[in-house]
Amino acid sequence: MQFRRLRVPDAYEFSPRAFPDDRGLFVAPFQDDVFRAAAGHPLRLGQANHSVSRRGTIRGLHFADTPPGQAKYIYCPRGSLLDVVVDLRVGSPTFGQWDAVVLDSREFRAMYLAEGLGHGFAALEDDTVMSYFCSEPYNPTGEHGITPLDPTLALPWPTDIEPVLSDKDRNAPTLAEAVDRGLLPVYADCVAYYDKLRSAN
Ligand SMILES: Cc1cn([C@H]2C[C@H](O)[C@@H](COP(=O)(O)OP(=O)(O)O[C@H]3O[C@@H](C)C(=O)[C@@H](O)[C@H]3O)O2)c(=O)[nH]c1=O
Repeated sequence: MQFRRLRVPDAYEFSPRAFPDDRGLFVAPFQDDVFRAAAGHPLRLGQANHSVSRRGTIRGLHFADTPPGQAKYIYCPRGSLLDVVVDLRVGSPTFGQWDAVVLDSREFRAMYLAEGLGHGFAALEDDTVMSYFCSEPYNPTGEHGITPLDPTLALPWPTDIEPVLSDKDRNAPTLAEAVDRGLLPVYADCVAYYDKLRSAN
C-alpha cells in the first residue's frame, strides 16, 4: 500500500491493492505499518462509524475541539464520494486551504485526517457508504461545523448534483463567522497534540 501527503498538512491518502478473483474481491483499506509510516503514531480507535447517503448528499464540514479532537480514517466500501479536507486550524500556514480525493468501491483509497482538520464529503451515487474509524468517541458538545457552501472556501463540490444537506449543516456558520466566535481549533495546540502522540510511541 502506498501513501501520499495531501495539500493540507497532516492529511494523507492511502492506496491499497485490491485482489479481485472469481469469488469477488479482497482489499485491506487500513494497514497499520503504512499508517504509522505516514502519521508517526498508531491509529487510536474510539469509535467506528458508517453512514449511507443518497447522491447529492453533502455532509460536513465538521471538526472537533482539539485536544483531543477526533482524527478520522475513512474509506468507501460502496458507491463513490468526493472527500474534502480543509485546514481550519487557526495559525496554520495553510489555514483555509483544502484538498479533495475521490473514494470509491473500485480502488478503495482511504484518507486520514488528523485532529483539528475539517471534514466533509459529497455522495456521487445513491447508497454511498462511508466507513470511518475515529480516534475518540463522539462528543456532541465538542463537535462543530461550518457551512460546506461557504463561497470563501470555494470547495470543489460537483456542479451536476442538487446538494442535500442536514438543517444543522445548512445553518452552520461560515469560516469567517466561526473565526469570530472562537470556534476553530488552534494550530499550535494541534501540533503539540500530534507531537505528544508521536512521542508516546
Ligand atoms: C457523528 C455521530 C452522529 N450521531 C447522531 C447524531 C444525529 O442524531 C445523527 C446524525 O448526525 P450528523 O448529522 O452529525 O451526522 P453526519 O453529518 O454524518 O456527521 C458526520 O459527518 C462527517 C462529515 C464527519 O466527518 C463525521 O465525523 C460526522 O461529523 O447521528 C451519533 O450518535 N454519533 C456520532 O458519532
